[in-house]
Amino acid sequence: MGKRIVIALGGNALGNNLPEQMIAVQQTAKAIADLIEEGHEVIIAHGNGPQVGMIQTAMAELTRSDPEKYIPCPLSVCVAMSQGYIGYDLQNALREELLDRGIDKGVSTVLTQVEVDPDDPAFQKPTKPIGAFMTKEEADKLVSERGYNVVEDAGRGYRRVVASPQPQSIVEIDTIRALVESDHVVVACGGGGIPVYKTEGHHLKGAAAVIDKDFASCVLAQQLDADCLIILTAVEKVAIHFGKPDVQWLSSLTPAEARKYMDDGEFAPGSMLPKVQAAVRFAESKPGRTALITLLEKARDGVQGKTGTHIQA
Ligand SMILES: Nc1ncnc2c1ncn2[C@@H]1O[C@H](COP(=O)(O)OP(=O)(O)O)[C@@H](O)[C@H]1O
Ligand SMILES: NC(=O)OP(=O)(O)O
Repeated sequence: MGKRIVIALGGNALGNNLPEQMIAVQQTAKAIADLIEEGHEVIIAHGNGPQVGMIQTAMAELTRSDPEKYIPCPLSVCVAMSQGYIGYDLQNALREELLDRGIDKGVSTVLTQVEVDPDDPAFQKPTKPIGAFMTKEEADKLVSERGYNVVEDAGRGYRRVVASPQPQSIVEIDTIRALVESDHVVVACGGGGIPVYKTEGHHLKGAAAVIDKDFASCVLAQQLDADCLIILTAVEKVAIHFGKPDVQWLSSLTPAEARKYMDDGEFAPGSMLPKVQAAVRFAESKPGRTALITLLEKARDGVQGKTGTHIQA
């Protein structure tokens, strides 16, 4: 029977630049279309770390080139821009792939705002890596010249980090639900959603942050009462002793096991840790809900229980 599935797409689904993205989304569309073809309702969220960093750098350069002409672009607007151009490529690739398979469905992107708490302590402690990887020398230069925060990202190089508050609720959830219930395929909560918080009246103010897409996808899946949250990334399974000779790939995880491994530091912060945390959060939110972490190309096999790491309470 068809399930309602929220998919969180990782960096490998999108590539690192515009030409790479055009190619990557074609493979991504095939993986998603496989699930739609099997009768599942699919809602797609995606990351934006490299893309929002690139946009922010470009906008900052523009301002630096002529501060009187170009005013600084808030990070929330950079997130909105990233949702727009990633959604544009994703919805077109998926529309084309579905039509090639004889499936005529509406595919659209909803520019999605996600409410955060302006007092979230995450605003005081930037943790979310964005933009391209840098050498230590490049990172040190950014810290001294621009005052950016920079961290070493899971052994892969240095990256700028920004605040990443927890997502609370999705502003456009009724619109997304209406589209899903009319049998449309929706791309939503791109880049974790545009972070906003309520001020006076009905005004929503953009926050200088990038929400983690795995956490936002978890909220999206809960608010849509999805059966399954699938986090598609660059590994087929979650591992313990990752990167070590005694690596052990896990086919299933209970929330209790996941917590123990988290306490043991098995999952790298900023990469696998938020995925496991989001998966546990979703699996525990209602009986019967399951989460799956697997490779993009293995999405269908994963849903059929043939591979991936399945997280179930
Ligand atoms: N315990 C672990 N098990 C599996 N992968 C891990 C683990 N710890 C860190 N990783 C790394 O996390 C990566 C996924 O995180 P990341 O690349 O940030 O995700 P995204 O797909 O969302 O862009 C994997 O490709 C792998 O290199
Ligand atoms: N917003 C977000 O979580 O992006 P990445 O998945 O690219 O880190």
